[in-house]
Amino acid sequence: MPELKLDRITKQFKNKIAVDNVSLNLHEGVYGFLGANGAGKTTLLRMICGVLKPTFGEIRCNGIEIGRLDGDYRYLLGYLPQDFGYYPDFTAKRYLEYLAACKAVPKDLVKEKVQEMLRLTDLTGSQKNKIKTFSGGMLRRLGIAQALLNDPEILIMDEPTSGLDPKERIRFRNMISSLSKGRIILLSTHIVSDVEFIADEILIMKQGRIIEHGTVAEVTNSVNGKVWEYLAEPAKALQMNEAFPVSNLKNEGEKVRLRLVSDSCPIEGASMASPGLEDVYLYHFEEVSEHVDHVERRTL
Ligand SMILES: Nc1ncnc2c1ncn2[C@@H]1O[C@H](COP(=O)(O)OP(=O)(O)OP(=O)(O)O)[C@@H](O)[C@H]1O
Repeated sequence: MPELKLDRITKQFKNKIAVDNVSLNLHEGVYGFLGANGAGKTTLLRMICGVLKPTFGEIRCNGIEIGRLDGDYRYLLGYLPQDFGYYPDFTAKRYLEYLAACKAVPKDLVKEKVQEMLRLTDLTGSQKNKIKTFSGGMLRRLGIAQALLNDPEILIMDEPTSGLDPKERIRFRNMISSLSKGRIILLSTHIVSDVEFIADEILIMKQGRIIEHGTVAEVTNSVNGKVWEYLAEPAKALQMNEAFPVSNLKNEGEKVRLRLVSDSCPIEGASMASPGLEDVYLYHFEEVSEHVDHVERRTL
């Protein structure tokens, strides 16, 4: 069973600290890695994959620094980068066969493995088509297929669901759940529902740091008492939508039901609601202070 240990990982690009002193222990399970654009997710994932060297800190796989493992580490690893490279004139089948060879999949298993991956990603019917004819969703699925070719024990996927339609997203989630045994799976996304139901642990990254880490229940608990619902007249609902991070607006007859996050009761008559992961995300990435100051809030 693989184990990854990140020890004070830091990456600095000129004046920019993209990843700031991150320490983590990753073991078997699915990790949902959430953060807004620019939080540092891609930079951290690239370091975990050995594509980028940390400015400071060390990453160890089963106790050995990954740079020292070199090829052995790559055999353990499946990586779907945000933009993966492919040859547009290759067919999907040829591309996967080519990559299987690069990843040292045993020769007698290549055909079978490629067909298995095409089936898993619903690309069997398009396997003879050139990649340049693929839609965004098909390309993403091909990327997922290539990441899984070598049956990796460590699977790192950067925004794996971008470009997938809702049906493909569900299929992807089910696939990840079915693959989770005996592997470390790390999925970065800014779409909460991609990971809410399949992640064993959630990591939330902001400005290069991991600001929350725990099970969905633990992370969700951090906004307990900060999620509110209020049934408002339409004009008031508009005003509150401007003033607070609102996760949901729903018409109820003539009125509008709002769900929002706020450190204190946003308005007389608002009731506390039980939080979800979406509320945690909203709390961290659309902070109340960016919307309205305390004086304005009291006058609502
Ligand atoms: N090669 C680079 N040179 C300079 N700055 C960089 C480089 N790569 C990333 N950065 C900066 O580091 C910060 C983190 O970027 P990163 O791509 O890791 O974030 P992210 O959370 O993956 O966001 P996104 O989802 O938009 O990719 C950003 O401010 C980005 O501009």
